[in-house]
Amino acid sequence: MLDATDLTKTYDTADGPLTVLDHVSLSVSRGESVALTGESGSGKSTLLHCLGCLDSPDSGEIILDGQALHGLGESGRAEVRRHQIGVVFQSLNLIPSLTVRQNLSFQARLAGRVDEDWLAALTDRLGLAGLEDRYPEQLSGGQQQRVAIGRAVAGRPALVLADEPTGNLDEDTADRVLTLLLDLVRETGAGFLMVTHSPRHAARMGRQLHLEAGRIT
Ligand SMILES: Nc1ncnc2c1ncn2[C@@H]1O[C@H](COP(=O)(O)OP(=O)(O)OP(=O)(O)O)[C@@H](O)[C@H]1O
Repeated sequence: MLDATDLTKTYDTADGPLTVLDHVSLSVSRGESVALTGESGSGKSTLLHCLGCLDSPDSGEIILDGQALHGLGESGRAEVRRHQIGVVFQSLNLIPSLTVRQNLSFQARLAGRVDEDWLAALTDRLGLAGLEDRYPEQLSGGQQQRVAIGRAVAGRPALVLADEPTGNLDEDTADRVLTLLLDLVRETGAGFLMVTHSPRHAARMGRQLHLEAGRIT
């Protein structure tokens, strides 16, 4: 479903060029959960951003559900992000002027897949029933995290990308949130790639990839 081949990415820095991705290849199937680990600065976020159409690799191919993403311009990438990809990042990027209900339905509308039953079930499963009309600033960090997860799967995307989605939570809450996230992506049949620093969380995924010196090991 997601096939990335030979991705390279080099940043220009004050100390000269820094190669962060050095011919990285990986695949994620529908319904599969994959952990991406690696030391701080090893390029995990860069890779996730390239796969999520938030950035472009310098070279290499990315095919998502048969569509080539690597040659797309900004508007083509935005289109793929809206319809095909759900993201949960540590900075949750909830829309502050929209309520919980509106944050979820907005994403489903963007994806062109509004399913009121699914959104209601999602709200319930996320433990957000009763909080639908609150704004993000009126929620706890854990509640906001669950809204962000709901938003990532609200439009039933083909691919869900998460960058340390439980990084800000205490261990018990993080475990519960990860269980929820794994259940929801499994139910939607999305492929799931998650950056994590936690070996325990990585072990709960179907497969683990490790990024080191710009390469997958
Ligand atoms: N826009 C940029 N310009 C220059 N260098 C960058 C840029 N973005 C990232 N880098 C550098 O590229 C390397 C990889 O960064 P990246 O954020 O992908 O790592 P990471 O594995 O996600 O790290 P962490 O676990 O700390 O979040 C780092 O050395 C970082 O400083």
